[in-house]
Amino acid sequence: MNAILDRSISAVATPVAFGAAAPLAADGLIKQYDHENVLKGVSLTIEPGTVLGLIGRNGAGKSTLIRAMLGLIEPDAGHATVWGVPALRLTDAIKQRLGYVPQQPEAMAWLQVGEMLDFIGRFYPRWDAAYVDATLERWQLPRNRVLAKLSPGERQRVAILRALAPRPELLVLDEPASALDPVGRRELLREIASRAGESGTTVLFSTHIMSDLERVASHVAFLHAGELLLHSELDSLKERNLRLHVPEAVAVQLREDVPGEVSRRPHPYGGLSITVLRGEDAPWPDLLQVPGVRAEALPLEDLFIEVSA
Ligand SMILES: Nc1ncnc2c1ncn2[C@@H]1O[C@H](COP(=O)(O)OP(=O)(O)OP(=O)(O)O)[C@@H](O)[C@H]1O
Repeated sequence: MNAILDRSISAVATPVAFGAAAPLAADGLIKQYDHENVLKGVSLTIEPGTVLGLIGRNGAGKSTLIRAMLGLIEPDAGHATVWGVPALRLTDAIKQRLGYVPQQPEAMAWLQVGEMLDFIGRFYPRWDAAYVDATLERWQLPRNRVLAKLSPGERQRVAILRALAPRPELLVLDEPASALDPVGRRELLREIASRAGESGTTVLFSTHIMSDLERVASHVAFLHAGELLLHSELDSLKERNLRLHVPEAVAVQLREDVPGEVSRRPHPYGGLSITVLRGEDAPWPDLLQVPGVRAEALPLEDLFIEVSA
């Protein structure tokens, strides 16, 4: 849990029923910095029990979106809710069920690891002290080490532990693996998958690493220059896209867009390659049946490049 969220928790939790409201939802979020729209009207709903991987290039607006969805910054327009409650007015009961790992672990760097965790733990009735002890030992993080003296990867591990220890029902991680070594990354992904699988934790995590996303995400959202270009179940997205290689003789007759066409590029030796993303229940375009047209599955990374072209 992030210090900004921790600090404002004042009471011991009272169990509340959150009803059917989505754990996280954004509606038409716009955020400007220096007169530039960093978020251009983003709407996104994260259903309970899903693991959503938020992907996008540097500067796409991922951190801004996450922070706006958690009420850590105020949008210029639109609004965000956490279990139906306006993100800018979260109650203690909601904060206690929410774990957040910021991109830059911050605050309380003068404290020792153990001091900080014990302090934070007091705000969370479901704080799992045994899990904290076991994880610190497994990660060989001494309790008496001052946070400021940890390596970036070690600080990221402590931030992750701090977010996981309250056994949150909603876990939001902003590029949690950026400073972790491959072993640490794998361990984190396993932990995310097991939290989602065993406890039904809803997870939102941003990443640049496609293989991480494919390993644990049930859903994917692709943010590009402040716009949400795709939001889909991961398996469905993989099954719904194709790259069609169209020979020149066929290409010259193609005057209109193919249904679901995302991009069209000329082949260096004539003909076209057309990327198609069909709708959830839509059939493949007839073009697929035309003799000479060849189809290949597209790695997701390539699909994102085509969608943002
Ligand atoms: N507090 C701020 N003041 C001014 N500009 C900001 C601020 N926060 C973010 N920005 C700008 O908004 C844009 C989006 O930043 P953001 O950190 O949300 O992107 P990101 O997708 O998380 O990037 P990365 O993958 O590099 O972490 C960037 O151009 C950034 O410079």
